[in-house]
Parts: sequence; structure tokens; C-alpha cells
Amino acid sequence: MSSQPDPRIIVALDYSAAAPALTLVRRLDPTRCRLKVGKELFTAAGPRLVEQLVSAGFGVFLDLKFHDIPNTVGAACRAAAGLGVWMINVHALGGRAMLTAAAEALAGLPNAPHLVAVTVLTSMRAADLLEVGVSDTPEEAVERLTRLARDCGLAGVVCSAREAAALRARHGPGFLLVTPGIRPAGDKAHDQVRIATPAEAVRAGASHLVIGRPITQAPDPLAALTRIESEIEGMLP
Ligand SMILES: O=c1ccn([C@@H]2O[C@H](COP(=O)(O)O)[C@@H](O)[C@H]2O)c(=O)[nH]1
Repeated sequence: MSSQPDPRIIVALDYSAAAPALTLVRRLDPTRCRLKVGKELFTAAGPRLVEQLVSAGFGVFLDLKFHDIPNTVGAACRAAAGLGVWMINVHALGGRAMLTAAAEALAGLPNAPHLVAVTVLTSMRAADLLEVGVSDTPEEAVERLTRLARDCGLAGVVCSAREAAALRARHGPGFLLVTPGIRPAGDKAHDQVRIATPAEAVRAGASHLVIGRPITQAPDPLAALTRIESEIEGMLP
């Protein structure tokens, strides 16, 4: 019996136009990685590019981080699902009613995408949370928002790999832990704060690793992807 490939690396296509994104995508293979389309590329290139990536066989994470009133977010989630993507997300800080509306909007849809909630952005540290009125540590805030998201029926969360071990222990094997802020040892952190290497993330129990600039801005993106694959090879179940 042949098993379906389930690539754990999600390449973040943070480009300002479709052309450079497609130049990289043509060198990639859907059995090796999934693709993430975020706010920049989606705003520049629109839903047709997303459909093109889906038609090319890639699992696409549409990372638009919806955060609005429940009715608006539910409708946006349904529209996103219509593009045939593999995963979509909302901000957990939108609260229970919004998270429930998002989950209910997808319930019963054929081939509904995985719905995950962004907890605390990987670019934030404790002082940033304090400034917006959150006195929890990032770890506490991530844990609390994850419990809320799970309670509302979401399939997983976006968190940093630094919180992944505690979440994996509490929420068990099937819960999705999608971790950006991945930096191979020695790579620049850029604007990321709560970072981890690919191996650290997998060891902590991350189900998926979101990786952008370490691949897209590498002199040889394919070689960078191959190095990351080798680093985690044999560590995944
Ligand atoms: O907490 C979050 C949520 C989303 N992201 C997104 O992931 C990629 C990371 O890109 P790098 O170039 O590897 O830093 C980017 O598209 C973010 O929008 C995140 O970093 N943190």
C-alpha cells in the first residue's frame, strides 16, 4: 500500500509578485514541501496564483491570519476554502465567538482545509506582550490561546518551536503545531525572536515547519532546502 507524502516543510513564498515566486516554485516538488502564501504575495498576485499553486499539486497554506468579527471571519474562511487550499488560519486573539464561527464555516465542507489559530507571533517577546496589555509570558499566552482554539474545534495552532514541547505533551499526537521562526544554526534571525533550528523544532514535536528567508533568500534555495531536509531526516514519525 503506498502512503501519501506528507511534507513537513512549508516554504513561505514571501515575494512581492507572482513571477519570482513561480521561479522558485518551478524548482520545487509537492512531495518535498508545501507552500505558504501570505499577505504580501496574496495582495500582490491574488487568488488566481493560489489556484495555480494548488493545480500544480502543492498543499497550500493560505496564511491570511483572519481577525475580525465572527460573521466576517466565517465568510472569509469559506471563501478561502473555495480556493482548494490545504490550511488556513485565524488569530486566536479574535476570541471564542470568532474561532467558533471560523470552525463552523468549514464544518461539512468537502475537502475543508485545516484550520489553525495563530497564538503569539514568533516576532514577539514578553515585553511586546506587556505593551499590548498581556502580562502573561509568551509560553503562558500560547498555552491559554491554544486551549481556547482547541476548545472551539480548531485542528491546531501556529506557535514557536519553543512552546511546542509543552503543547505536544498536553494536546497529544494529532494536534497540529505549525512553527515559523525556524533558523538553521548560524542563520540570521531577521525580525524573528522566538527561534529554533529545524532539528530543535522537530524534536519539540512541531508537526510542520514554516521556513521563508532561510530558503528564499539563500544563494541556492534548493541547496538550502536540501540541507534542512537532511537535518531532520529520520526524526519524523
Ligand atoms: O507567528 C508567526 C506567524 C506567521 N509567520 C509567518 O511565517 C513566515 C516566516 O518567514 P521567515 O522568513 O522564515 O522568517 C512569514 O511568512 C511570516 O509571515 C511568522 O513568522 N510568525
